Amino acid sequence: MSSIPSTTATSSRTASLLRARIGTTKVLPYVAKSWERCLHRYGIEPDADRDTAVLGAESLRERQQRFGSLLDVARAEMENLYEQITGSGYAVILSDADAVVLSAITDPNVKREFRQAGLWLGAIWSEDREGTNGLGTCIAEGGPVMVYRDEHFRRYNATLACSGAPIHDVDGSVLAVLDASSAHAVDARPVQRHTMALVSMSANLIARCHFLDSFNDAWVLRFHSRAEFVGLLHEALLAVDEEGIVVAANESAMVQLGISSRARLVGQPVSSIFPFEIETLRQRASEAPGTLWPIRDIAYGRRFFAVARAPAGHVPRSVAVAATPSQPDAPSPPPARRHVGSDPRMQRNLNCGRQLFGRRVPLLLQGATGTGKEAFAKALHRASAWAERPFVAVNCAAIPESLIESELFGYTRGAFTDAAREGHVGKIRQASGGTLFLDEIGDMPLALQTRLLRVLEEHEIVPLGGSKAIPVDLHVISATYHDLLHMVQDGRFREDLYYRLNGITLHLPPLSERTDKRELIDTLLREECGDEAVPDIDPAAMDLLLGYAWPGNIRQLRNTLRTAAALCQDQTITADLLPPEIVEGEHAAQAAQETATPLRDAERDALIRELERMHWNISRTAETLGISRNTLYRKIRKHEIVLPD
Ligand SMILES: Nc1ncnc2c1ncn2[C@@H]1O[C@H](COP(=O)(O)OP(=O)(O)OP(=O)(O)O)[C@@H](O)[C@H]1O
Repeated sequence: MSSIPSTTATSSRTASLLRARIGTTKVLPYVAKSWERCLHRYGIEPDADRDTAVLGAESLRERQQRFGSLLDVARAEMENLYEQITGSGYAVILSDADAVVLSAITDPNVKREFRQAGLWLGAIWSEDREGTNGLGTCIAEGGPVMVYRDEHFRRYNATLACSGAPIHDVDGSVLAVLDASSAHAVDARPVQRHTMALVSMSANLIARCHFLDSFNDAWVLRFHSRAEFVGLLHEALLAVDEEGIVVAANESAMVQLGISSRARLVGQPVSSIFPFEIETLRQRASEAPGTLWPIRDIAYGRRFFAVARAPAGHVPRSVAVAATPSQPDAPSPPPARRHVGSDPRMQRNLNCGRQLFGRRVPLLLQGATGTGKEAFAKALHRASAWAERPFVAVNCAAIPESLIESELFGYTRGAFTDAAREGHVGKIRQASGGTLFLDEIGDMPLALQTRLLRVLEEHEIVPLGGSKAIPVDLHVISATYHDLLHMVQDGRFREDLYYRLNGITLHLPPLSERTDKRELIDTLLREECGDEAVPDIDPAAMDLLLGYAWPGNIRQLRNTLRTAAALCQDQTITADLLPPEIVEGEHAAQAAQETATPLRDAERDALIRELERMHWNISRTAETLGISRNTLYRKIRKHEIVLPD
């Protein structure tokens, strides 16, 4: 990258002012240090005009390629971060260790401002060129930095507010920087601090994925002093080779063990840190890969909880015993990609979800009704190493509160008066070894949240009426349309359970924002027609389908295509076979807004009428209305309709 000029001093008036401010209590120490570097080491001029250097397309591509699949992981996490700070005029930026911008997501409303501020793919934001800034100074300091407005050395950057956090490589060096910047900073510092915390968390998550991926072929000990943190963001990681020597340690491992130098861990036998040999690690990874194991370090005897991960390709003994023998002629499972569509956001979700879920990180899927949360969870299950084991879905909104406990946890013979004679295993035990999909987790009653948390922490379950704990091995995906964090803040959802379930949140886009609508229409129509001939869709009808807002998302699209295919006579779906709200489009939606109250009443009446007609059977009513059971339950709650006992 650029060589640092050996100039010593800059002489402008602004430079003198900055010099005078260095050392005053108003300037943060890392900002002062950076100004010193700018003034004395790089000799750059604060008042100079912008002259941002930008790499050519070929050099940029080379740098992006060096990141390989890590760029996909980072991109998915950037989307996630962007969702959390969206609406505040931010850009989320990823640079490499030379401060070259490799990837960026920018608020479309302020794209122009960011371009004027020099945010281009390939732009070089190193400190020796651009002065104090979120990317370059983060690299120079090797730690997170917040650079707010006139803390930027160059005057032309003084409208920016940047929060940059390093993504550490496996040897502790800075591999990349993740940054959230606002072009015209109006947010006060405390808001910036919140943004900084989010950026640091995301950077940590990317580094953790990178570590686990880099040591795919090693034994990995994952531990933390708090059992609930194992498998999550701040867990400590030690990669150990076949001889039992530690080959890498992440930042958290050093923090947890209270060691400031990596050299005291890397190259040492694991038996000098914990009182066991590599053979124990092998045994734990083979026989109980998901079970937490209490360990103590040799130096101070502090207690930690650990799980061991075997190298890729190693078949855990428990799975080897349980798996059904493979059938030589069985077709290989279809790639997960086909089940989620080709929309780039969904593909990024899939890449990130597969990597993390494959490493037992619990996932939280956030998306509106019908966006395909369950379908996506199934695709991840199919792509996992435990695809042969059960996928068990539990809809927390659809089961009456009084039944959730027994449905989930099961019960023993005679646990209560009308308990089935042979008892009931419960969904959690059914899912053991496979995937447990907790749909509408936000609707789980608080008391049961506590029980669920205990199961997830202790990896065992006591059925209703039972006294013996039964071990379970769970991989959990939860889904919600609620803002769970908001529910945590309101005290309606347990914070510890939220963090337990949310190794990472993946946002499923609404159908209207997906770029693969045509492909989805084609897939759904084929699925709906089964063995029968698939009709064509005429151009006018296709335009309507592509242009409609789809509030019920993919489920509504499926229902629409099913009806149209059933009605069509001459193998062509035409506009007159589509429902009026799709044909009338915007006008209908507008009219709906204007008559919100009468419409709401009409919806309530129609719901009650349909429920009565179906004798209050929720599944059948949902089916005739063409909506999911969840949506029906939500509507019932919205309209305060009381269900008969
Ligand atoms: N990629 C896809 N290709 C084809 N069909 C899909 C795809 N994703 C979802 N679907 C279909 O869309 C419908 C709704 O999907 P799903 O039940 O997974 O949504 P959801 O978000 O879990 O809904 P809810 O929140 O209401 O439970 C289903 O019929 C499913 O088969």
